Formats: sequence, structure tokens, C-alpha cells
Amino acid sequence: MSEGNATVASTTSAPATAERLRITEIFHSIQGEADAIGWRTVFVRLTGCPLRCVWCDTEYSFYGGGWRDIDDILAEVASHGARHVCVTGGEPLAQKRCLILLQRLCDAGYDVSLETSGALDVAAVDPRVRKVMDLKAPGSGESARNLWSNLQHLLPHDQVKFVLASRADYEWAREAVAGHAIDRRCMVLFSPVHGKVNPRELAEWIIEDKLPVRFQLQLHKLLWNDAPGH
Ligand SMILES: C[S@@+](CC[C@H](N)C(=O)[O-])C[C@H]1O[C@@H](n2cnc3c(N)ncnc32)[C@H](O)[C@@H]1O
Ligand SMILES: Nc1nc2[nH]cc(C(=O)O)c2c(=O)[nH]1
Ligand code: SF4
Ligand SMILES: [Mg+2]
Repeated sequence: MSEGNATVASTTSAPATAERLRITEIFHSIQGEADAIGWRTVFVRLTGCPLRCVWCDTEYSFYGGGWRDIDDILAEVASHGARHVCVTGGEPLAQKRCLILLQRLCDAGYDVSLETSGALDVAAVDPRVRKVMDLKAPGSGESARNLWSNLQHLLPHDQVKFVLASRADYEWAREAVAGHAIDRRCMVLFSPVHGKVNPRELAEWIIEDKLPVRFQLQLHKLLWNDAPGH
């Protein structure tokens, strides 16, 4: 009997250390994208991605990384003293326990955002999290992976982002927004692929077409030219 109780006690205390995630980096910077742009933010970058967008600026997160306990991740996040936390990758939702991390960050009182590719189901993401969900345009090479049913799970505080590599991508995104009335669900962001589309041209297309979308440039690339840790 007492042995049984001891087993129960050790199993109940186990989850705190058993919840591990593969992490590429945790860093403290200025949010460079989406609605929380400009806020001091702690970034938690999860390792691994099942997609291969041709213009991906984070290929170093596809492999490697290190296993970290969620408690340990929370402690490092707390050490930076920021209100905002951004969970990104790689593709964070490719690790199932990302859902637990998101919930724990929300429970701890942070303003949490999730950068996700739009290829994995977002239904189980904690509703307190602000999802920033890409829809991949053809120029990424990964548009067949878009999970359009994800649109049903978007909340008003979420954002849909299109990262555009050409005029053809822009026209595709414009039709996607109109066809699915995405702007009526949440904020829509149009951003140029860094170095591929002239930002001013994209801005002028948006003005010309009177689109209900928010133009966006990656602030961290302007500030730090994509240096590591930013
Ligand atoms: C590196 S991804 C990680 C999260 C998730 N895998 C995704 O694709 O949303 C974070 C954001 O960076 C954007 N991004 C990646 N490479 C980019 C580039 N070269 N220019 C502009 N945005 C880029 C992605 O489209 C995505 O919105
Ligand atoms: N400063 C900064 N802001 C970001 N917002 C989203 C990022 C990402 O890689 O997902 C990112 C990033 O890598 N750096
Ligand atoms: S889904 Fe995100 S991390 Fe994966 S290749 Fe595309 S941009 Fe990079
Ligand atoms: Mg980035």
C-alpha cells in the first residue's frame, strides 16, 4: 500500500520535468513583426519545421537545438523581465508540447503570440494566445500546405500574414483575402519577402487597390540586419 502511494507521488510530481521541448534559441529583442511590433519581447524559437519555404530566413532552426524542460524555459523567459513572449520556430506547432508551453506562458500572465505557418491545425491553441498565421503564397513553394480550415479557428485578436515574393504572389494574396473575407475575421498583414519585393512597390499596390490590409516590414532586419539573437 505504502509502495503504491509512493509510486503515485512520484508520478504526480513527474510531469513538471517530463515536459520537454526542442529549442533552438531564447532571446530578448524588439518584436519586429505583426501587431505587437516594437514591444520588447522574449522569443522562444522551437526547433524543426516540416515546410521548406524557399525564402525562409530561419533555416538554422530546422535541425539541432537542445531539449529543455518547460519549467526551465519559463525561468529563462522570466529572467528577461518582458511582458511579451513570442513563440516561433521553425514550426512551433510541429512539437505537440508547444500547446502546453503556450498555456503555461498565458497562465504566467504574459502577452503571448505564436508565429505559425498555417500548415498545422491551430484548433487546440490556447485562446489567450495571439496567433500570427501565415498563408503561404505560391512563391514560397509551399502553398499546397495551407490548411484553409484554420481560418475557422481565428479570433479577432489573431492575424493572418502573407509574405510575398512577387507581383503574382500579391495578386494571389489579394484574391485569397477577398475570397475568404479574411479581413472580416481578423487583421491581415502583407509583408515583402526580404530583398525580393521592393517594399515601396508593395505599399503602392496596396494603396492603388485600396486593400483592407496592413503593410509590414520586418523591423529587426532594418535595425540589426538579421544578426543572430535579434
Ligand atoms: C521564420 S517563420 C517561423 C514561424 C512559422 N514557421 C511561419 O512560417 O510562420 C516566422 C515568420 O518569418 C517570416 N519570414 C521568413 N523568412 C522571411 C523572409 N525572407 N522575408 C520576410 N519574412 C520572412 C515567415 O513568413 C513567418 O511569418
Ligand atoms: N526581432 C524579431 N522579431 C521577430 N518576430 C518574429 C520573428 C520570427 O522569427 O518568427 C522574429 C525574429 O526573428 N526577430
Ligand atoms: S514554415 Fe516558417 S520556418 Fe518553416 S520554412 Fe517556412 S518560413 Fe521557414
Ligand atoms: Mg525571424
